[in-house]
Amino acid sequence: MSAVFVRGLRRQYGDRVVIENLDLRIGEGEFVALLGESGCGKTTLLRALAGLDPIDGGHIDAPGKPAVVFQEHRLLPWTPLWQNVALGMETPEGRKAAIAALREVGLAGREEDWPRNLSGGQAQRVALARALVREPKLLLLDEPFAALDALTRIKMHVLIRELVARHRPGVLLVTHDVDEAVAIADRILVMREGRIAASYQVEGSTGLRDTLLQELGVESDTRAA
Ligand SMILES: Nc1ncnc2c1ncn2[C@@H]1O[C@H](COP(=O)(O)OP(=O)(O)OP(=O)(O)O)[C@@H](O)[C@H]1O
Repeated sequence: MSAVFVRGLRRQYGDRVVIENLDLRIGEGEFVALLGESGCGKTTLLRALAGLDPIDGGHIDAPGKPAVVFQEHRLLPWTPLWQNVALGMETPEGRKAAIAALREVGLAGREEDWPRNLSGGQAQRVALARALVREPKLLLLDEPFAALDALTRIKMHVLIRELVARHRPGVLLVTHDVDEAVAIADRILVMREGRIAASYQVEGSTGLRDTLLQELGVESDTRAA
């Protein structure tokens, strides 16, 4: 079954066409990363898939309501952690599910704590718990780790892989980080001029990092060692 199936998607701002005739399918439990130069339409695509913006043509079939995690955690500061996670389902069952989700992201026993007491990485863990507690079929991640330090980012990569393996949503991760994409995705898409220009399976690919950097217009001498 598909977590999302997109056909002929079109999205424009006024006269400016940002996405045109875009096709995309993400399978259940499949982790897909989306790379592309700044301004190519990645966030526009993610917002359309999330149902946050209208579309101007084509079809998006996604079972259930997608969950989104953004670069900023977007937690409510005046609300304890469990309520941030359970938002909109603040019943005894909702509280139980929120506490279990907080445990899953490594924040057991912190349910009554406040967002202000969290590090950036912990706040993103809560944002992940809030997304997953709804058991979405499609999880949309808009650079959720970009503002974290390198070590925390690696820990979050391990965590998100575990969570996706357990809950099996289809995932679309928008990122600028080629190494992040190679480290955590099953498949990497490159977006250009409003379409998916290339698709690479990560497993078994050699030299993929170089290929992707080339796709993104980065000369090889700017590569990190
Ligand atoms: N609300 C808007 N109104 C008009 N134009 C917009 C709007 N949002 C985005 N755009 C334009 O659409 C294009 C795609 O923007 P988008 O944010 O999707 O790119 P992106 O690939 O996510 O970029 P980045 O990697 O820098 O975040 C850009 O040229 C941008 O200026």
